[in-house]
Amino acid sequence: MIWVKDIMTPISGSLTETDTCREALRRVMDEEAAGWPVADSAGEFVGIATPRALGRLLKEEGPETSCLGGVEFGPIAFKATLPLETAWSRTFQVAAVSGEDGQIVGILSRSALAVALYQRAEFQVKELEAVLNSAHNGIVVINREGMITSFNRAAERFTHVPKEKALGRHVLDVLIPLGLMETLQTGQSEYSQKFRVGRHTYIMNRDPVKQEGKITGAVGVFQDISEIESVSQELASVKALNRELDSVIQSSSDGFVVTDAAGIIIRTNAAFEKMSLSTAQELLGRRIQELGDGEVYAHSLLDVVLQRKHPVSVTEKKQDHSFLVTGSPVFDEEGRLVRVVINLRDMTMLNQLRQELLESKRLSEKYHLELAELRQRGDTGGMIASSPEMEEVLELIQRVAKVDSTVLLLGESGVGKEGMAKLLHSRSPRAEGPFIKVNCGAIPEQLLESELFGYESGAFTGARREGKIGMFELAHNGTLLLDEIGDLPFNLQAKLLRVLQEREVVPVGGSKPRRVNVRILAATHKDLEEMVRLGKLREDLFFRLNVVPIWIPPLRERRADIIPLLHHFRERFCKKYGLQREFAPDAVEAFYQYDWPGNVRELENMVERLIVMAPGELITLSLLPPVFQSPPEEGGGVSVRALMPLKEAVLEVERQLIERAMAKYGSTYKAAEALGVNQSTVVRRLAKLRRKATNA
Ligand SMILES: Nc1ncnc2c1ncn2[C@@H]1O[C@H](COP(=O)(O)OP(=O)(O)OP(=O)(O)O)[C@@H](O)[C@H]1O
Repeated sequence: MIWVKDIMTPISGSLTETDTCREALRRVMDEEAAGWPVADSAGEFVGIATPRALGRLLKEEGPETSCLGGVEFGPIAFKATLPLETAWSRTFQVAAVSGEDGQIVGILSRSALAVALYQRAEFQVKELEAVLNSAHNGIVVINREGMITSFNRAAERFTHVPKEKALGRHVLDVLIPLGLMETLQTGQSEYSQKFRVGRHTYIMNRDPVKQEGKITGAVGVFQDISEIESVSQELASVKALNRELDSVIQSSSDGFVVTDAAGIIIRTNAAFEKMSLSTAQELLGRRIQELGDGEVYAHSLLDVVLQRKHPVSVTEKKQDHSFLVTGSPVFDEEGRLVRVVINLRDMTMLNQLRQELLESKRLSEKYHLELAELRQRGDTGGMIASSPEMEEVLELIQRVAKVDSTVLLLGESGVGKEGMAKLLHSRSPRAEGPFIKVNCGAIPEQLLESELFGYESGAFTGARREGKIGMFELAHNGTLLLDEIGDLPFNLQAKLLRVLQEREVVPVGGSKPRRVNVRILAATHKDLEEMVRLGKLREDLFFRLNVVPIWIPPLRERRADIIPLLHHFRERFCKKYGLQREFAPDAVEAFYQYDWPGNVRELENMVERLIVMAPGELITLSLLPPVFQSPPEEGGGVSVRALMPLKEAVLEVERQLIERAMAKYGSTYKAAEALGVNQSTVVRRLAKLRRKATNA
């Protein structure tokens, strides 16, 4: 703050009426004062002798006249501690200044006050400018008309517009709209407004400038936050990366521990916590070397890593688990070791799998040889028959193949009826002739008649002009398989019977019978006798078809075929897809246990699916559908479904057990171990079973 006393001209002693005009002028001139105080005889201040009035007195009255004639009476007297602004608000040209005791101590002219005020304002402007320029934020001030009145250095830097080009110009001509004109209109302050210019992001505060309640301008303060934005984006992506890394570490089945250079645990994962039987809270912050034996693996590994400064692996056994433990050092940019990452892999499972794979390969090899032998034993046309039941069926097929009688193949869907029909044809004297199959259930009734018997030209609308040969004629000198014969419509049954009896067909729309030399095979999964009883199948047709019935048992009743079929399909699909796959013993066992409602077709499809979908070489039980994984029923899985002589039942159970053990282990030693008998017993019983099967 500047006071009047700081800019007044100090005065020592007042003039009195005895002082001459000359004396008064000398004092004024000497002190370069704007006047001199004059006191009366009692010493009271009465006025100021000014140079102008003294000059006039000198000219008119001469130098020796009393100075009283050059005095302006009753002037203002300011206190020495009066602020300049207050003094300026009073009307005066020259004023006296009084000290604390009321004595006149100085003279102040209005012009000296003006100069002092101007200098101070100039100083304040400079000070303000310095402040504005030292700010990191860009500051733009506009007046009521929108002309820029202030533009600091940061504003120059952000906008690339020099101050000289900005000042005095309209804000809209200099800057992209920053909303300052709106602030002028609304008079509202707005804070933290974000806006983008090119690749930069700015944040801005806007305030109106008000004087006596009126908006006289607006000020905008803005800052380039692009760097902060990109840093915060980087921070967000680092956070996301950290989360990702954490979930990778946490979801790993390998154990992970990270320590600092002193061995203090700073990170673990769930797998490690499980292995060390400790929680994260118990582990974090502890020195790994101090953990007890039961808690952690390979404490000593850390010292070796710290010493050698390169990755080290050791294997360690803990109870019945074996671990591969690897410690890897992590260095900072200066090459200082800052972390040690320890990875623990439980090798127990891996070793077990490796063992299983070797075992599976051995079994596969064995089955491969057995299959080759089976195939060599007499060409079965790719039909696997390892069980005594199927060997019996095969033998029957081979026998009836030689004669021309009608054969009725019976059995559930997917047991291999069509396969056996083809085999029968290929073993028959008609092998060179055609093998034709008609699915009586799949063709609509209206079409079936013409499909079977053909039609003459113009037999019905839509018929081909030249007519059509039926399946019977197509199969001439060969074999015709009537599949799903139980689905043959009733009104076609008489016509079929006629063909079977007369060996002649009469095409639809024709009248002349044509002779055909065809061997008829029929197949069905239905109970034809029941159909006859219900009147759905002609009895005479049934007898015609049922000359040689061959029953193919469902797979669950001839389990000895399951494993050879499994390997047969495994070989076929591995070859087809160019893959190397083995079934683990537990998967083979599950195949054996399963009841196969869909029979061989279901098994074939299952093997194909597993071969194609298995991620590795070994197909383990876990890859099989859940229904295969249910544990065997209580009571060892032996169940009785019908009454039979006890001796026979015991022999049957013995046969099944030996077959199952052999299928699973492939060696009489292991089978004997599993069954709790001597190996020689298994060999003896097996030989007996095989003898029985060949004699049957
Ligand atoms: N003993 C077997 N050896 C090898 N493959 C077989 C055997 N039995 C059946 N298959 C195969 O199983 C699948 C089903 O067999 P097939 O079509 O002969 O059964 P199906 O009894 O005629 O069935 P559907 O009654 O549904 O017509 C075929 O791919 C067949 O090759």
